[in-house]
Amino acid sequence: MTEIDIHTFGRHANAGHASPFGAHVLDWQPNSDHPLLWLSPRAVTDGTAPIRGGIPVCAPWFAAPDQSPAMPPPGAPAHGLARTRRWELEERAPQSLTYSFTHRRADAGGVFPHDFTARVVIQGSEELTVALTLVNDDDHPFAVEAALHAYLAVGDVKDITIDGLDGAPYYDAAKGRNAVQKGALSLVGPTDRIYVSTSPIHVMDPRWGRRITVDKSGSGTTVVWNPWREGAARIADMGDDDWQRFVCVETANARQRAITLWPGHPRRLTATYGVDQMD
Ligand SMILES: O=P(O)(O)OC[C@H]1O[C@H](O)[C@H](O)[C@@H](O)[C@@H]1O
Repeated sequence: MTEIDIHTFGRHANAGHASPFGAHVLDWQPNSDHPLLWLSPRAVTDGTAPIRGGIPVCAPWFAAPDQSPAMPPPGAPAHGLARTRRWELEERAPQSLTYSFTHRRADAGGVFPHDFTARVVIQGSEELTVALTLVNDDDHPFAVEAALHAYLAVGDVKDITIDGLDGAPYYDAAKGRNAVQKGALSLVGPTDRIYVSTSPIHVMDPRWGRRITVDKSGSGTTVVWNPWREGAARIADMGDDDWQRFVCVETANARQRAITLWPGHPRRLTATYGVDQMD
């Protein structure tokens, strides 16, 4: 298999790479000793599987298809069809890349029975911004889910705390129950939570002495995921110890915050990632 195409974007000190395979940000360098994103050393980069790490784009459904309000057909792949699509490079500027694709139900063998266009704009300067726009090209409204599934690089996931979710209700998929966040979030085991929240979050990383801020718009849920040791052992494209090196903070419209996409009313989901040193 041939390797996927890769494009650079951003200024010298804050450069990054992205691929039209999935409109996927692979890496981006903030003003910090460490990269913003974790990319698996075992990531498959020949276009035969989703890329593990960076920022996968999940659309038009999220996670397992059988639980999605977007109602993809049984047997559809997890996290939608966007992350394994070859997108068009629509525009290339020194600091930004724009990718898009159109989905037509007639061409897609029934995998998602509605027509839409997806566009991703990636911009790197002092911060990294990723914006996903979904456009209904059909003649009827339909439900979609979406997520910018960022793998944020951390010194050690066991040491971090996540601020900004205090008081947010969440569905705990690892434990199969609903709960409400109290205070800052520390991860102590397999974590897979869909928070109903529109707030920015901060990942406090004492080991690397830095704070990552994820600000967002057009997003009603924030997903926090880490498979921990036991989950990582079942993931082929992740090394045994790699789970300690990232936390996924996903800017999403998932499950109860799925959106209805109306003809003539594009919806945009934006995440901005910034890094500063901790006091
Ligand atoms: O392994 P993947 O298909 O990339 O999914 C990785 C993870 O993504 C999200 O965070 C979901 O909430 C998890 O349930 C899922 O395990």
